[in-house]
Amino acid sequence: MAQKAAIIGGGVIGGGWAARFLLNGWDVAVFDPDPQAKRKIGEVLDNARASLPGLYDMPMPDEGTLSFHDTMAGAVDGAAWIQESVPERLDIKHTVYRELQDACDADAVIASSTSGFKPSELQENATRPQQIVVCHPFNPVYLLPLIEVVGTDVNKDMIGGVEETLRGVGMFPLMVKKEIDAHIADRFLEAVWREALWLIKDGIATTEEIDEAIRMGFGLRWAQMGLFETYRIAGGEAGMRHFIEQFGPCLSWPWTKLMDVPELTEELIDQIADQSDAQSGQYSIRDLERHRDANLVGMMRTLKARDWGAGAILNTHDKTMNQTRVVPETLGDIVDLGKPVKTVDRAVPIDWTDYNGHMNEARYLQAFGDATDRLMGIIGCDAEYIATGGSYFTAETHIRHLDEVHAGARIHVETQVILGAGKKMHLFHVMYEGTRILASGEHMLIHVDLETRRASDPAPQVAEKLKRLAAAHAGLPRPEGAGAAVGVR
Ligand SMILES: NC(=O)C1=CN([C@@H]2O[C@H](COP(=O)(O)OP(=O)(O)OC[C@H]3O[C@@H](n4cnc5c(N)ncnc54)[C@H](O)[C@@H]3O)[C@@H](O)[C@H]2O)C=CC1
Ligand SMILES: C[N+](C)(C)CC(=O)CC(=O)[O-]
Repeated sequence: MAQKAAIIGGGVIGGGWAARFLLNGWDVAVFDPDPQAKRKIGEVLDNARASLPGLYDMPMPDEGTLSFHDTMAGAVDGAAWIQESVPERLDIKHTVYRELQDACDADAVIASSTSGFKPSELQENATRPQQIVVCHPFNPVYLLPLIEVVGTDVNKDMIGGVEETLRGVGMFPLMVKKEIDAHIADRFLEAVWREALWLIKDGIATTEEIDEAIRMGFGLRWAQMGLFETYRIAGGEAGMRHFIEQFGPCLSWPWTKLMDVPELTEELIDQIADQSDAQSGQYSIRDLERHRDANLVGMMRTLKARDWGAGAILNTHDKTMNQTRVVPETLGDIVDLGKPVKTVDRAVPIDWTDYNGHMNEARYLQAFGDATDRLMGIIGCDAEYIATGGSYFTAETHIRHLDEVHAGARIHVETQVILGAGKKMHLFHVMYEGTRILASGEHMLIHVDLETRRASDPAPQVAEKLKRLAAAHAGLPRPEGAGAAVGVR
């Protein structure tokens, strides 16, 4: 049975949490007095469904059930995890904890999204302070893995379980050892924010110029190496020590405003809001969210391919989503050899879509290429075999694009072996969304000797498996479209 998360406060952050849990297979129950909450969460979910599943190369679990409740008690009933994301005011949070602790399971985790309050402040006067822990996320919660976890002495025992749950929904829990106002990341962001406000107030830069300064340069560096690894490189061969010796002294020069806080006068607020409207007013917030999500998915998938930073977290989460559940790894995993083999089961990543708003033609080949790789693995032509000097090369491909498919959709490929004898392997892939046929891919592959780069017979153990599969598929009807060529009907 799916686990249940209660979302108390379904605004910007609560909506993101709802999507994170729901798309990772949890049932989600929302309580928010805002009459618009259902619509707003629905829109966040649409964005999440189009972006999150495509971060992974495995299908995500089936979505849990989403429900909305008129009372907090209704939402927290049976919930193992309660995520509080109400406005950043201590009095509101205390009132909410009192009400929900009267109704919730005494073992449930009450996690607060607070950006700034310390857990000891949240726990003051609580019925069971040990239930309350800070789990500070980053927007968009459904895509960004970072989550700052801060507890106190009274709930040391529960922290391990909190970490495990968060990893289970694909997050990267940063376990903050000492409670401080605004935890780690927001301390840092506040410093950057303060400097930006000064640059605007002093008429040095506009909101747009500040954003360009970040996104054309150091923002790109930060996304993949952070601050210290980046500056270690900037120290040259002498590394961090040299970097500090060279640039440390400038901290006491007038390069920063340090702790001075600009007064947030009406004039400054107007200036910032007007500049921001001039910079980005042509987009709605939902448009901006979609651009942000597509950019993040693209960047994170690049990091994933390099198993680096946030990408490594995605790879770890991929491994926990059991691929053998849906796609066989060996011939022995196939239940019925006489049927086409499922060789791909995944979601369409948002960066696989194009200006026509659907999956780009090149990605059909990518998915069919993945299907061929899987079939090669099934017949024993895996990394270990390839390292011994044999492999298959694709000699000819014919793809038919039969229907369109969109970001986030779950697709699968079924593969029929039309011929598997000697040096030749003739495959016919069909791509589906559910039962809807999207495309077919027909491929002729030749076994090669990787040293001579010439056609060669496969090793007996590969030849034998391929022959078995081909014989089992010989009883299947010839697939519709097999042997077709591009032509005028
Ligand atoms: N917006 C951001 O960038 C981030 C915010 N946070 C934290 O998340 C929390 C929520 O912030 P946002 O989502 O930005 O605020 P928001 O204003 O978008 O959402 C707050 C939601 O709480 C609801 N609410 C108000 N009183 C409530 C109550 N008594 N019970 C249930 N729901 C109630 C409101 O109707 C609203 O939908 C804050 O603690 C904030 O510090 C954390 C990370 C990032
Ligand atoms: C502005 N903020 C302090 C609420 C931001 C955060 O807490 C985290 C984020 O998403 O940047």
